[in-house]
Amino acid sequence: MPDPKYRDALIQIEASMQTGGQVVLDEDEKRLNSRLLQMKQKEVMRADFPPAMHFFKARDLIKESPLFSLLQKVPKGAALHVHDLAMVDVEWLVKNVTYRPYLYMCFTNSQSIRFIFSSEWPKLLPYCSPWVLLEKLRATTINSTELDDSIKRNLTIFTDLDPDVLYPTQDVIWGRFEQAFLAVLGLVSYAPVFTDYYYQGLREFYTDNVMYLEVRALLPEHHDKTWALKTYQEVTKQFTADHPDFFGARLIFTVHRGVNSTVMASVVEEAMKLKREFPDFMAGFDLVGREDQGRPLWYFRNELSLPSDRGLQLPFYFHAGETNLEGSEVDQNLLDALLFNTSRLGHGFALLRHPVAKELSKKRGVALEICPISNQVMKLVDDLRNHPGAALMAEDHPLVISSDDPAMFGSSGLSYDFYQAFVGFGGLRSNIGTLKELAMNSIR
Ligand SMILES: O=c1[nH]cnc2c1ncn2[C@@H]1O[C@H](CO)[C@@H](O)[C@H]1O
Repeated sequence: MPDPKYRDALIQIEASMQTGGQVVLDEDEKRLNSRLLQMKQKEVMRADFPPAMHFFKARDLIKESPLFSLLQKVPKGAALHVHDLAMVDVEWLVKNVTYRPYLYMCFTNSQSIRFIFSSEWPKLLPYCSPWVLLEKLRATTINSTELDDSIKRNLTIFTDLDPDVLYPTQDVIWGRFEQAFLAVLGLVSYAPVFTDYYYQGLREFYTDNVMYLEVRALLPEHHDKTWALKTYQEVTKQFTADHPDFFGARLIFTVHRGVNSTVMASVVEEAMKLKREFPDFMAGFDLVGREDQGRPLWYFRNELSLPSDRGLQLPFYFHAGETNLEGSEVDQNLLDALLFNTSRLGHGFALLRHPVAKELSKKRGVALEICPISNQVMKLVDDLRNHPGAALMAEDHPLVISSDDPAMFGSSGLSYDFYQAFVGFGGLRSNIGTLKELAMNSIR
């Protein structure tokens, strides 16, 4: 028989290596911990265990879970991976935006909708029906709840239908996802809405006990980008003044990775200029959109080298490894992001298959922004107990949990993702130390 003492020692060493293993707990935390672990034990035993199910089917189960209520109250540190157009519950958008005057709507060829605020009849879009003034449509619609519901369905990919039937492949779900973003864009890019929208976004995270945010923002063209950044900054200041215990927010300026190198060069120029104008408020730069369909980082190596060629500061926060196409060009993004000195890695879902990138990111303390619900909904993993985060957490790889696009996935703030990480890939052993370390990682 192996020596039980030796076995105990090994178990202890392993536990101390796992995320949270080295966190010191005070007496209150220890008491809370035993309650937390009892609750988790119960959750794990249930037949309809949420991390094993698609989030769309699991959401209401999670919502009713006592462990989830507790996680909502726990301070979760910072949300470091959140996209501008998916911060706010669509319910709010429908109630607070679509009833405003001067809002026009049209129906696209690809079964989506578009919006625009305009004082006069807007120009026709080639792929859309003629514009209708929403106020007028409402006046002639008998069932306004139905109209609101159908608008809502177009602003999110969350659904009550079977998600695997509605979205059978990654292509289908990414298609619907991008359509929903375009629908939201028309609602929020109108200046008066934009300020209210962003304030509400901060409120949703603040209410969920998140103290700081980094928002990846496209800064659409309707006004110039300096205006957009300034407005973001002012609203953040206002929110922090209204909620003094809120720490604040910064922006990561992003561009869609579908652009060509000429556009990329000018966007990087713009990013450098904005970084000079907003040295504190602007955190850095990133590329967004589906990695598998966009060009890899290496394709843009010349453009992305502009800042360092000129000796200018433009920190990168690259999405990388949000793919399961192992060995593809795009699969190289993880290593390339690190070679470009990325400050963090967005998703890093593919990291386990890249031992060198894994070693490098660990050594340099480059944290992964893990977004469990997003990875499940966008079909990178079915059962969240199998998320690569499980192995990375066990190895004490630097990581933070984030929610990516809560409004698109029907979640909100950070708590749903914390729940999935805590009971899903955290396994039975993850404890209050794990939560504490995750929160601390996010504010380091
Ligand atoms: O998980 C993601 N990976 C890559 N891009 C994303 C993800 N979520 C949202 N966006 C991108 O962000 C833009 C809005 O800011 C959307 O157009 C979408 O393409």
